Amino acid sequence: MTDGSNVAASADVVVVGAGLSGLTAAHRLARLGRSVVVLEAGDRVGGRTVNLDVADGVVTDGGGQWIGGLHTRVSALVEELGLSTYDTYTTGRTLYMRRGRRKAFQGTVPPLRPLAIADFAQAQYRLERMAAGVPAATPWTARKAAAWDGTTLGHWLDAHCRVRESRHLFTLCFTLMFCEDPHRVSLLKALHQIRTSGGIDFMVNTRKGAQETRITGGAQRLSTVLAEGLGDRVVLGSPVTGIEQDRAGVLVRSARRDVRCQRVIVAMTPADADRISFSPGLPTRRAALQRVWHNGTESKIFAVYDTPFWRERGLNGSALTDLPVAHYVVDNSPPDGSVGILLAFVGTAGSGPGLTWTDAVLDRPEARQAALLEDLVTLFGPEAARPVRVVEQSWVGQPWIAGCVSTRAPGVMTRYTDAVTTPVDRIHWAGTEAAPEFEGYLEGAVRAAERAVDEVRTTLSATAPRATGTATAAA
Ligand SMILES: Cc1cc2nc3c(=O)[nH]c(=O)nc-3n(C[C@H](O)[C@H](O)[C@H](O)COP(=O)(O)OP(=O)(O)OC[C@H]3O[C@@H](n4cnc5c(N)ncnc54)[C@H](O)[C@@H]3O)c2cc1C
Repeated sequence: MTDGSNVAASADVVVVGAGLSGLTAAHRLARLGRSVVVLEAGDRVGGRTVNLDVADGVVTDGGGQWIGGLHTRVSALVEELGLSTYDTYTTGRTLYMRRGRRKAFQGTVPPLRPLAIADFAQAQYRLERMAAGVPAATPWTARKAAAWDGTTLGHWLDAHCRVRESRHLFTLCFTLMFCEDPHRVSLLKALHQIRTSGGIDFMVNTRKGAQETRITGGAQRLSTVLAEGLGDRVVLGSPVTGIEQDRAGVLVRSARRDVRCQRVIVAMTPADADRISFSPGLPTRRAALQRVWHNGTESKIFAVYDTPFWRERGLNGSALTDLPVAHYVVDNSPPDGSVGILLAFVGTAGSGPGLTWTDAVLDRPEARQAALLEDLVTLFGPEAARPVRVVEQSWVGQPWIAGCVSTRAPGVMTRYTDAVTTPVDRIHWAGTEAAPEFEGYLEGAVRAAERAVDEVRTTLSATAPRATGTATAAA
């Protein structure tokens, strides 16, 4: 990786963004013999994956972390890069807490009242049935697309989950999936996500679900290993400010390097791409899409302990609750259990009945951390009050990343249709949001990269591969 001062260069393809998607695209292009330069705004690779050193070399995932059995492309990449996975810790019982009553249960079905279980199952059945009618590649053509895109998942749950407890649980599960209040997520988007991400059971479950395994050494390893392979073709600390197309090709302007190329892959959320100036300007549909794009607002907070003490009590560290801060908790300890780590998701998406946040909790780390520990004591006992450290990874207010995973407000899918993926002349779009399936997941980041590379390789196939070079007349 390089961080030299601004120079002019040339390559077949410039990839903008060194998250998992951009680096996978660059890796694949390099394997095809194409010259490639990756320009990254931040001072590290990995984007929405980040390894946090929480206890003297013990790493935990501050961003994306889980992969599941249907995530075949990212699993293939793990293998290709010589990395490995380990099972998410599930031995023991999960806690379920509602209205002050704490229960421990085994398996995947929380101990809801029978009426709530029936209500939950019926809502799940209806959602899955509706999702089956959403075309995976063109969701905006679904028979009821306009109606479904005119409302939100949250409002649908309010109207169709009759039992408050099942409504609460659904709202909680979907808040975690979209990292956003379901009342801000288009119903059409939710149905499309269900259709293209393996169904609700797969999406919410750990065993046989999307949360089954984690990457040894942390999910950011995928990106650091890819970047090591690419070497000085990855330029850090070099935000792309402009992409200028002319008849001969493209000039990508960035803080440290201006690069002339044949094709560009922009690998980030549309909201992030909106900071780049395009010449000629983007088609109206794409430009407007970037303007209205919204990423989820959840962040992560970790309580680190000397040991995973809850395991000795037959608990697996997971909890689903209506407590103020720790509404969803999981054991995020390293595979050897050398320290204990409890992870909770925090953010404004938590506001709503039973998930209320005060300004102090939102704005003051010490108040937030104290509130978290209070909840953890309620769940796991007095030992939870004595962490060796509390660590936070905020995804709100990052300089180059618009937030957690993406959602879609009502109206976006039907109005902007395929603008997320349609190339604009020599510009191709990657990033998990441009994935044909598993959007929002690590899997989606890899699939979107592979799709963009397929587009680029077809257009480049007529020209012979070039070596990356310093251009004499680049600008
Ligand atoms: C808290 C959290 C939990 C998650 N949990 C999971 C999970 O358990 N499982 C799962 O599968 N997925 C999960 N995800 C989602 C997963 O992390 C993402 O889908 C994936 O990392 C996205 O990768 P990407 O390359 O598409 O985008 P990003 O990682 O966002 O990469 C985009 C890159 O572009 C760079 N950039 C932005 N603007 C510019 C510019 N102007 N010039 C140059 N570079 C620029 C950014 O700095 C960034 O590095 C989670 C995400 C978060 C935040």
